[in-house]
Amino acid sequence: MQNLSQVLASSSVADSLQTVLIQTTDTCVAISDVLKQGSLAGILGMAGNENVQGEEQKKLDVISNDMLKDALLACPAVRAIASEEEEDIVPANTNGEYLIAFDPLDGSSNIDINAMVGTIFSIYRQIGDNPAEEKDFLIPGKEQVAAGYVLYGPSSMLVLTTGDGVNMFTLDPKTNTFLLTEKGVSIQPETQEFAINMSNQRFWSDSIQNYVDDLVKGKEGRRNKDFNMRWVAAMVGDVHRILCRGGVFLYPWDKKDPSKPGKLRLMYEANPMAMLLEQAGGKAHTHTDRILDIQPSAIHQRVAVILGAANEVDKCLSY
Ligand SMILES: O=P(O)(O)OC[C@H]1O[C@](O)(COP(=O)(O)O)[C@@H](O)[C@@H]1O
Ligand SMILES: [Mg+2]
Ligand SMILES: [Mg+2]
Repeated sequence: MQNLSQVLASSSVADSLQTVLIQTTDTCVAISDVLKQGSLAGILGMAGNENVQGEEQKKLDVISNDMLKDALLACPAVRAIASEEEEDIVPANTNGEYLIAFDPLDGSSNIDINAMVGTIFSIYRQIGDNPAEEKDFLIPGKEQVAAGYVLYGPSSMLVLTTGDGVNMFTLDPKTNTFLLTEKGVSIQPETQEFAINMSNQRFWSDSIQNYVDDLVKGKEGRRNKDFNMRWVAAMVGDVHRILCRGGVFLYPWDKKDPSKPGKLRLMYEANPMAMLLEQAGGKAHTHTDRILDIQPSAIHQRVAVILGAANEVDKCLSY
């Protein structure tokens, strides 16, 4: 079985991007080690601070952010980073070519129940001799040169695209290397499985209410087939399931806080997942736009997300 370095070395991925990918994923291996220790290392629970989005940080949000930040700032090919847990972008090396946006720990509410979490990353190429600024990151997702996530589950997995399909790697605990276990992942256009947080139902728009109503009615409604529902409460886990066996995932706009266009963040949740989904033959939209076409206006911008099996995303948008 080929490991990640061998797969990258035999691809057309630029050497400089390979070093960034290796640095990022090596750090994820270290994060997975920390996660494995759980309570034994005293790393569960709250950190006692809020992040820039006003969300309470868990200790592991802070630990994984610091690990990725330290590793990437030390990588000469990195120009700057942006993180869910950092208010502003953090410039690295003016000669670096890559901008990396990441969610260091996705699914924070799962940490203390020993359930699935992950790290999500999105990489852009940007050269110039000025110190990096926030506006450098405000590039539509279709310009990403690589995107992926590491899922920390019963086994740790890396799912990666460099714009030429999607590959899955499984972490070999004996050698601490990611081995290629699934090449050219593809998602079937039809599905009978959906993922949405049903507790928000009364806050959804009429169109999402009608769409989900029809899913729930199954064979007795106008869809003429039964649907199953799953909710991991970590986008990384829900997207992973869709890449493995299909499905559709929604975190739509809702009127709990109508000023927010959605819950999930464009730069380090929606964009990298949208690139993976499209590379696997699926679709990723807001209520109105293809996610990868959105011109970002801020690094912590939020968006509504409807992604997964192509025909099911189209069906949802038709409501
Ligand atoms: O609390 P809810 O509504 O189940 O939301 C779960 C969603 O929130 C998130 O956990 C947000 O990510 P963070 O944990 O990185 O803030 C998504 O991964 C997930 O899909
Ligand atoms: Mg997240
Ligand atoms: Mg997070």
